[in-house]
Amino acid sequence: MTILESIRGPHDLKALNEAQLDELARDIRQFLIQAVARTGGHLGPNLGVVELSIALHRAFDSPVDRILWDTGHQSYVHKLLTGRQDFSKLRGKGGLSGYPSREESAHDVIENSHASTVLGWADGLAKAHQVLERSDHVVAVIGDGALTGGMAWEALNNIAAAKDRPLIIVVNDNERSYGPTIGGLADHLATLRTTDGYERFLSWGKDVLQQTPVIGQPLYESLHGAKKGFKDAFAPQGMFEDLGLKYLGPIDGHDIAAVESALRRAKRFHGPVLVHCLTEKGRGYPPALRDEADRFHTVGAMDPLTCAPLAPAGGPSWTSVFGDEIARIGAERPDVVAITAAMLHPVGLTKFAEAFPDRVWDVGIAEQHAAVSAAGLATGGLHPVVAVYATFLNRAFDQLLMDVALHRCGVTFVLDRAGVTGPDGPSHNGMWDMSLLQVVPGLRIAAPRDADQLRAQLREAVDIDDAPTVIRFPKESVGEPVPAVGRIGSMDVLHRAEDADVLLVAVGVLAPLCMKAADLLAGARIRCTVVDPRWVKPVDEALPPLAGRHRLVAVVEDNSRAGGVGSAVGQALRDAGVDVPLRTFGIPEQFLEHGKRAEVLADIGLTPVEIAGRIRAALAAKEAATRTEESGA
Ligand SMILES: Cc1ncc(C[n+]2csc(CCOP(=O)(O)OP(=O)(O)O)c2C)c(N)n1
Ligand SMILES: CC(=O)[C@@H](O)[C@H](O)COP(=O)(O)O
Ligand SMILES: [Mg+2]
Repeated sequence: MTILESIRGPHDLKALNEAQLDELARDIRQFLIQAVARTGGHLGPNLGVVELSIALHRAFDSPVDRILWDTGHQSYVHKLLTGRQDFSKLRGKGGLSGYPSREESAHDVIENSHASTVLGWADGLAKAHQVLERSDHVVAVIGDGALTGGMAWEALNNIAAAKDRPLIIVVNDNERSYGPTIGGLADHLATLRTTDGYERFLSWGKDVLQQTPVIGQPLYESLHGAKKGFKDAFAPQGMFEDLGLKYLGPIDGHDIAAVESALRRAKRFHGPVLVHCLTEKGRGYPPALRDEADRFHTVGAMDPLTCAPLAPAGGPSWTSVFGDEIARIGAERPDVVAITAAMLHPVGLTKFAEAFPDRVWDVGIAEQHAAVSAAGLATGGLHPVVAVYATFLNRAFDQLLMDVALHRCGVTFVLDRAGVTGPDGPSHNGMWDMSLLQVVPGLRIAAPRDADQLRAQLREAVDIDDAPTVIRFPKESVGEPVPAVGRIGSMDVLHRAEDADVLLVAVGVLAPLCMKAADLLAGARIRCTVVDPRWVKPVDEALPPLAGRHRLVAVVEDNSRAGGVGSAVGQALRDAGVDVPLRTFGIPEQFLEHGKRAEVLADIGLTPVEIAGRIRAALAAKEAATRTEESGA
């Protein structure tokens, strides 16, 4: 049995000696590389927090002490140390979540994988402990990337003001989000890192001198005083100390004893204290350390030796189609610029950035700033393209509404990972954009059904300079082209039928699924017209009269049913006085458990069989109601 296998919970860590702890760290690294290579997941970030996680669980008593993780993608080691070592179905249906999960363990608190929230949670918890006179510790672990998010600073402003409220902030500083962390904060952390010598010297001095009888302690104290004086005299007074936080660091985040010692010092401090730990993303795995793009931030299932993907690539991704087209547009349109929120490569801006380095900005994990600065860029005469994952746009809704749309700024938001993503769990599905954005005056939303449509709609979007435009597409390979057989209004007709019974409105990537449903219905002698609206907001004026020529309208979307395109179509039918039964198919109003995209879509009934079955049932119910009405007449 390895030492890792002997760990049933954090209590088992307390008795381990230094050599055993080092062996445990080796076990964990080996485990992570093998396990995450099998399933895919956040390998780089977790390799960077092995010693940090061990030290945290030795210095504190979770779950009585609350250890909180920002974003939570780096909580695998925490899981291993808190009784969860079956990673065989990590991020898979029925397996461990890739993020903290209250259902899995009392040691887990924050399930939300959106960055920069941990300090807010910690502020709230610390206040609760103070009001309830609880002395349990609150420890918030935040990455240098997550520290670039505005919410982190809102919380810090509150935390720093409460000098008497204990709260321990651990900055996991590996100098990277995906790529190197940008901005003045990153520069400041780098400055603090240069004081690294003090801590090494100090921790050496402390260990050696405190073991020296008689003269050791006083000498240590004077050294400590000297270090403080030297630091004050020569090193920049850290911004954190300027804010009023006690600053401990920088600490070697891979030295368990040093981190533990700093945490134990922090515990004794009756106020907010920040422990600055220096770590290395991907530590201990050379292929990750060699990866300059993102240090294996997220990997798919792969051979741990060769890093070759285990699953064959399924063809070009939506992201790559966008990336190629925006680079072409950039060559034609010098006014087109781009913004990323710390995800340049994941959102497909690599080529654009290589070609036009002065026309792309990484704003950090700061989607709100991305939206507002885009309003500024548009007002300055450019056309910004803001590329984010759909779910992360949620936090920039007000900026989109009140800065971009209110001022009629021509900004294009490109939402990758729209719809059900799957393995990344409930907070990563891009399932709310087409609901939230319905209420934004003037804003237009496009949902392309294939690569050709993505390219076309992207070009249409960047040509609109007096309103925000949104283009959204999923996380998967782009499927086969879905040809149109005609056009009605601005909607593409994908399938026609004489005297059709059903108008099937296929939104974006679900068009092929709708075509299959139409085939199934044809087998039951139910004829369908299938249309792709292309631009789903505003609803095409030709849709209500077209609907009026059918016995039933069905809208199918990879978005929440609540307030989605289906709701907007219903509103348009009512506004036009068209009285035809409407059935909407989408994601139910719930948080979806992690699992493969196809599994989740099947679980929520977004399959051709389910859709066809429910349309048939709706038609039958309508006929029955009509017969009853007629017989009663
Ligand atoms: C609001 C938001 N935007 C973007 C992301 C995508 N994302 C996940 S982890 C990450 C980088 C986090 O960097 P850091 O906080 O330094 O943690 P590390 O991975 O370095 O441990 C990003 C941008 C997110 N989770 N939340
Ligand atoms: C934690 C986080 O938000 C990102 O790392 C996200 O998990 C990446 O998702 P993809 O793997 O779909 O790019
Ligand atoms: Mg980082």
